[in-house]
Amino acid sequence: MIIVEQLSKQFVREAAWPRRSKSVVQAVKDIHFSAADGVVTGLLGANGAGKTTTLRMIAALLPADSGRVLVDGVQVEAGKQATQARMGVLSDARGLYPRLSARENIAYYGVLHGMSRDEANERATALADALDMRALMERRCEGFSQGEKMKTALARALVHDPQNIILDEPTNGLDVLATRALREFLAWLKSPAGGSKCILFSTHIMQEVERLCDHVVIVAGGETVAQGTVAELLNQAAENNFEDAFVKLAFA
Ligand SMILES: Nc1ncnc2c1ncn2[C@@H]1O[C@H](COP(=O)(O)OP(=O)(O)OP(=O)(O)O)[C@@H](O)[C@H]1O
Repeated sequence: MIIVEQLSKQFVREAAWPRRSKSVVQAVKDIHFSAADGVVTGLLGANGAGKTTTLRMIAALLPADSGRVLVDGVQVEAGKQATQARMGVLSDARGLYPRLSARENIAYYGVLHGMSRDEANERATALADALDMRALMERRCEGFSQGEKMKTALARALVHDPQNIILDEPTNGLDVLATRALREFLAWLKSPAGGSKCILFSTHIMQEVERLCDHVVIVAGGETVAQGTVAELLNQAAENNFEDAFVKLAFA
């Protein structure tokens, strides 16, 4: 379970000209929500709303200016290992090693998480079956298609069987079939058979949210502006169409 309380983050850049001037971007102002186990929670927001910055703070990759994140009751501290074992993170930059095979990319992360080589290899094979990527496993990642990269990066994020799964725009660049397969896999992961995982993902695609999310957090201008099920948000906005509801709730 992930609990996010009043998160904020500002980026300050020194500009070269005019001298010593600073530009400040308040990327996140006040984000708050809970993402429960056995539930898919979606962070929905327009470009620049603060989704990636929020996910990076949750994943302990970036320090917050204020607020806090609890993962299974343990407070996240940027760069510290304590909560990382409990999280699997698929970032927007998939970040695979191009010269390593898919199997090596996946198993290497397992070893970094303290698994033995055999254990990590076995788990990589099991994930390859679940994600239908057996044929890719011994190929170098160099030249992989978007969908192949995503599957490999997802398997790598899940190698240590984390309870909490954080995905930044996971369907970016995927075709209809790959998106559907990912949706089915995430639905399995949140089910008791898949381990009742806590799944948190960011997106700006309405259909994805309607099809996949049990709980939706609408983010605009770095703030949580509304949250609930799709039905609750439609009700709140007094709209029948989710896109209209989103626009009303995010920009009214
Ligand atoms: N390292 C950084 N330095 C300066 N500004 C940043 C940095 N990272 C993010 N920002 C700014 O913070 C704001 C929020 O960015 P963020 O990437 O979190 O948005 P997002 O909701 O993920 O957007 P998108 O859907 O376009 O990926 C944007 O205005 C962005 O330009």
